[in-house]
Amino acid sequence: MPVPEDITVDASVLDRLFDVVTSRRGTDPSISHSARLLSRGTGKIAQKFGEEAVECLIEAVAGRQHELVGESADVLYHLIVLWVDAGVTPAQVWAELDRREGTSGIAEKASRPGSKR
Ligand SMILES: N=c1c2ncn([C@@H]3O[C@H](COP(=O)(O)OP(=O)(O)OP(=O)(O)O)[C@@H](O)[C@H]3O)c2ncn1[C@@H]1O[C@H](COP(=O)(O)O)[C@@H](O)[C@H]1O
Repeated sequence: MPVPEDITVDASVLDRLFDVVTSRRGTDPSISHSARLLSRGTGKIAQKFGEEAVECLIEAVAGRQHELVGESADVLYHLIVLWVDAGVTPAQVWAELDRREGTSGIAEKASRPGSKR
């Protein structure tokens, strides 16, 4: 499912989503899904994230690209709820990705103590 050419979107939507979910903390669970999920605790939030991740990989394995896009959005939303619950900010994750940028996963694994390469 290609992004329509007249729509400009980028990953800043994740920062905005994080702010919205953070603002939902402690609000009325009957009008906010995020508030409802956050009120149910870490175990339920983690379970929902796991379920969404499984649904995502099912679509990937089945080769259903359109459904994979939707499930990927679900995974990212539920990951953000997980971060809000855990007190992790997107900036921390972006910084970790930035730190890793340019380091091959193969080279990083080989550099671990005890690696047999
Ligand atoms: N991106 C999402 C998003 N993705 C998925 N969902 C909701 O996640 C829910 C998943 O449904 P499920 O039946 O799997 O889960 P469940 O209702 O917890 O059911 P159980 O597993 O507990 O039985 C649905 O209600 C979806 O609408 C989302 N809800 C909200 N957002 C974003 O979060 C913002 C704030 O939403 P509220 O907190 O609801 O105001 C919204 O403006 C959106 O930008």
